[in-house]
Amino acid sequence: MHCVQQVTPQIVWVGGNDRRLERFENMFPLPNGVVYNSYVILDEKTALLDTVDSAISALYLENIEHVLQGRNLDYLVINHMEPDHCANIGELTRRYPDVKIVGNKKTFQFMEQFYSFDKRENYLEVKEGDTIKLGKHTLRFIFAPMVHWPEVMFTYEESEGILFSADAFGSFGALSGNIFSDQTDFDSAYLAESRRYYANIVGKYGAQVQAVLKKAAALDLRMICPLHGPIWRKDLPYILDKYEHWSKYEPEKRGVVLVYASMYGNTENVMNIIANKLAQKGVSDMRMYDVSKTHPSYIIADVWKYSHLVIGSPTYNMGLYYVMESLLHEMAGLQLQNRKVAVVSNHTWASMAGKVMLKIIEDMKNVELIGSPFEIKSSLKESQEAELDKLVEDIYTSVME
Ligand SMILES: Cc1cc2nc3c(=O)[nH]c(=O)nc-3n(C[C@H](O)[C@H](O)[C@H](O)COP(=O)(O)O)c2cc1C
Repeated sequence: MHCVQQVTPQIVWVGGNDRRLERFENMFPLPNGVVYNSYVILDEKTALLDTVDSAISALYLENIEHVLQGRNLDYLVINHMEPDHCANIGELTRRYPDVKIVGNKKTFQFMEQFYSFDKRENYLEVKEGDTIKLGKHTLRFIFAPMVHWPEVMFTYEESEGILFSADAFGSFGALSGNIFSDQTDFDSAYLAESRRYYANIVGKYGAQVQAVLKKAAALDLRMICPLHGPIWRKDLPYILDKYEHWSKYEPEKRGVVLVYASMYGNTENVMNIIANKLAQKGVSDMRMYDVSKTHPSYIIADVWKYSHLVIGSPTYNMGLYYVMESLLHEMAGLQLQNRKVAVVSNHTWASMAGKVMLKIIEDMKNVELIGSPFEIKSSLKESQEAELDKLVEDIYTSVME
């Protein structure tokens, strides 16, 4: 049976949850599932904003049929051509053969690359700022290239001030009936997953997010309807402020994330001692991760949140321990910036880990090394405590600045 909710008197949420999917993009764990949002506008004309993943097609098509109550579908707006939002375009064009598919030049290029249905006569190509009047509601198209993919656009509904924001303002995590963020305890239920989603999925495109945030600032914005996660109809400045920080690579909080690789526990021991010494000095809310244990997306989310990072790793096959190397390359690939980093390394016969870590962070924009890199040979000795204390003092001073 259908499962829908009213967003406003003439707009209905027709999306659905997937709690079975293990990993988003087959990469990022989904302990709480994911939601695919889609919205129907019922006016003199009807419009559907985006579709959903094939995993929930059956329910989705039932939802649309129920909401339209026998009416025709006039417009299908494609804000984002990623398959988790596009699996039903072909079926919808079969059910509503006259539907106008609204997209930009790239949307249609990608549509033809991904799918083989040929519906060119249904295309309605829009340009930045174009509008479509549905009756009381008017859709305006705002291009948001590379706010995930190059064809991405936002649709702004003028009469109710609603921004349909594609993957921006999205979150991992299914919805538990409460489709609005103000109906949830957002900070405990979704904030961490929103940050993890942002940092890992959109993180690389901070400049592009900044550009579209500037366009959004000129709008009378009363609601944000993303393709994943809860809808924002209250406290918009709260999530806009988070996006401001995340997209400028500005930490939300002064604090320390400690990340280590360790096979026999000796590098881990140094990291624990550093954390203990920092705690004794008064540094609170530290986070520590073993790269081999925690999925990188969680570590990256916390690195996005906090200002300081301590990385520690042994040398491995005349290079950096592979899992640490992969994590650091991922951070660099996501364009992490504006952080302070301390480096701890370990080797038994020929040192390389420290050099590789330094090289990777040296290439990151505005990432500053704290103190001197600290190196142990196999295990930490009492004779190195003064040197370690100096590094701890440097980290502490930097955090407290
Ligand atoms: C497969 C393998 C390759 C290693 N390669 C190197 C190396 O190239 N150079 C080196 O000095 N130590 C190398 N080591 C040794 C570790 O870096 C060293 O023992 C380190 O102290 C381990 O730190 P941990 O106690 O935190 O695991 C290697 C160890 C393993 C298991």
